[in-house]
Amino acid sequence: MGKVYVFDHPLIQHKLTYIRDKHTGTKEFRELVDEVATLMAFEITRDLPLEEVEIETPVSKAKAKVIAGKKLGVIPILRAGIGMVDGILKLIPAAKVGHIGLYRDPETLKPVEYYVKLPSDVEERDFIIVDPMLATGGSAVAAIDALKKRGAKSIKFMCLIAAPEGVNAVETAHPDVDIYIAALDERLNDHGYIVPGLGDAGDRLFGTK
Ligand SMILES: O=P(O)(O)OC[C@H]1O[C@H](OP(=O)(O)OP(=O)(O)O)[C@H](O)[C@@H]1O
Ligand SMILES: O=c1cc[nH]c(=O)[nH]1
Ligand SMILES: [Mg+2]
Repeated sequence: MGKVYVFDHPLIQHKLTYIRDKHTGTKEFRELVDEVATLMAFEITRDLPLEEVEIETPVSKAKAKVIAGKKLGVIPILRAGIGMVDGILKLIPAAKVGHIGLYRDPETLKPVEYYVKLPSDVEERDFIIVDPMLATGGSAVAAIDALKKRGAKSIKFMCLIAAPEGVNAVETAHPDVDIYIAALDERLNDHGYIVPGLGDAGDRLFGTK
């Protein structure tokens, strides 16, 4: 079974409160999502392997650590996942970015795939799929399916807010995928929205309705 990590760092929780607040406008919402994505990227990269190199400081020679050329890929689920990409790339600028386009049918709540573009060396990369919301889990499961179908072997899923239903769906369908969450909320409402959640992440990021 995959592990579930809830990042309860005070800075993440503080910023998430303003992300949730319906009075927060598009500009601030986008900035806060970007900042939280950076903070989460800091935590999620904790297990990156290091290697030793020799450098010279102004004082002496020294052995020091650098990240050992791990190939990373960040995959936003369109649209709302786009809001988390730049915040992650601030810390890992060498990561390649792939895109998976999915929208959730408002009637059936099932994901509909409309776009997939991935880095060419899928088998060799460690992927982080990002989306602010894990609600029923349909979109996350479909995105992981799409990545695996094209050869991906190592996948993490990172979101801001998850419902228990979504976590269960990913755990059941993809027990090899660890899940990283800023907050685990109570439940879904009758329209499949997370309660209390933040509303529609794509609409709030891009100012649509
Ligand atoms: O867990 P699920 O029940 O599948 O719901 C979560 C999905 O819903 C939202 O996307 P949406 O379909 O609104 O598309 P958008 O990003 O284009 O607005 C959200 O960004 C997730 O991708
Ligand atoms: O609460 C939710 C559920 C799905 N998609 C969203 O953007 N918000
Ligand atoms: Mg949406």
